[in-house]
Amino acid sequence: MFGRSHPVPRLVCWLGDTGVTYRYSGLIHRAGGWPDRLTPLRRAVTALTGLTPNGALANLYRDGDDTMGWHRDNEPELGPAPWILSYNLGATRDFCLRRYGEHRQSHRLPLSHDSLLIMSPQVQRYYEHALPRRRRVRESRLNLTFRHIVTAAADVPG
Ligand SMILES: O=C(O)CCC(=O)C(=O)O
Ligand SMILES: [Fe+2]
Repeated sequence: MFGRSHPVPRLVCWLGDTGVTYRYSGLIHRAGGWPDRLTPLRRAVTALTGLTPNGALANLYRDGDDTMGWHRDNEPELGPAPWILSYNLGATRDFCLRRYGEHRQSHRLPLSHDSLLIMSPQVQRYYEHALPRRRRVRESRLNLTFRHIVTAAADVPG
């Protein structure tokens, strides 16, 4: 699938400083500036973490049937040691982790409304994460994963 676009089982939008690009699902997305209404949240995230991400992937899970599969956030654009700051609104959903290379899930974190999950670079290095289907969940959930893009998309091979 690499290099081709394919649908994802949720709604996705890339936000960030104007011109910051990010590749996901085989397409390059270019941010057009942050929405003003995110300013208080971005300030709070920076105050809490000392980090100033230049982009965020917004994932809307319309209900428990919307999911994200096992992956690591370790694209070259994120640099060798990415911090990922994951903010949650709406329905509580289970965020699952497993050691990279293993099948057995090792951790399950129910991420609730107005929570922030801070993932250190070691999380991407040693673990995969996923958001599995939860048929009983009827409400939607919005997740914003703030990231820092360190390279231009044009520099990224593939
Ligand atoms: O929705 C979540 O909590 C996970 C999002 C995620 O893993 C990502 O955007 O890379
Ligand atoms: Fe992720």
